Amino acid sequence: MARARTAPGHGMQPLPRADWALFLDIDGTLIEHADHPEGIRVPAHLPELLTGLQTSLDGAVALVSGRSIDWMDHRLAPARLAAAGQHGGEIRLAPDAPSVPIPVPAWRKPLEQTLVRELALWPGVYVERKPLSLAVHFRAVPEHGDAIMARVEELGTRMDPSVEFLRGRCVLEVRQRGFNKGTAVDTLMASTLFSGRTPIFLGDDITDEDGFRAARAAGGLAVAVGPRPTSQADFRLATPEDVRAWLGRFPQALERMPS
Ligand SMILES: O=P(O)(O)OC[C@H]1O[C@H](O[C@H]2O[C@H](CO)[C@@H](O)[C@H](O)[C@H]2O)[C@H](O)[C@@H](O)[C@@H]1O
Repeated sequence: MARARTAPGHGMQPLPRADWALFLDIDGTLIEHADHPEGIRVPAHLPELLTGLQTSLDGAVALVSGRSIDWMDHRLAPARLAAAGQHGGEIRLAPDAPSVPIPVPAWRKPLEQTLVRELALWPGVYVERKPLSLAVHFRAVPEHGDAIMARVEELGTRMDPSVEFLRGRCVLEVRQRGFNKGTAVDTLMASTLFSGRTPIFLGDDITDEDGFRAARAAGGLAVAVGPRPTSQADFRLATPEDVRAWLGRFPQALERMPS
């Protein structure tokens, strides 16, 4: 089993296996955080690294992010992968398959308008508009985070009980209930490209816990990135740079494996 090959707490990294399926969070995992959602710097070699992983794992590599799939395709081009965007609200089962989104939630537009109006009272807060969800960022004013999140939760719940909130790092994700990174992993694992493989989920934030749970429930591993405490990590990598370095060794390591 994959779990027996790790040494939790000893900083040892498991040897990659040809039957792995990789599920990769983006912000804080593949790419370093920035002050603003559009301020991140995509490392020049990242698209090639992702494409190399796809080749080594027969395509079984998926991006699983709060970002939209459209965003991934633009910012990581020419890499194009299987993907789950907006916390499982949209899924693409294979690189050449269409993205399948949930219907746009009825609350999405009116809640955006309410939040933009309401949050004008808090300079430094940014409401990110995504096609199926919203994200309220307060990285510039973390001291007001609790008050901001409480107010957004109050307004959203009042508008529609199907709104779900997820408290991340300096962000409140506002999304449709019933979808998360765990449901995304389950859906991808049931598809042709991923089925029968061992899922390995890499993530840094609380929003990744559902993905960790789903990967481990399917006999796989949770790889925590950064310092955030979690009870689910099978092993830990300190930074996105360490993640890229580890993943970058996969193609050669897998080539050397006896088949
Ligand atoms: O699931 P992820 O790939 O980790 O995406 C989660 C959210 O990431 C982005 O926000 C976060 O990263 C920004 C850039 O580093 C940062 O400025 C912000 O404070 C973080 O919350 C993205 O903007 C969201 O849409 C994603 O849901």
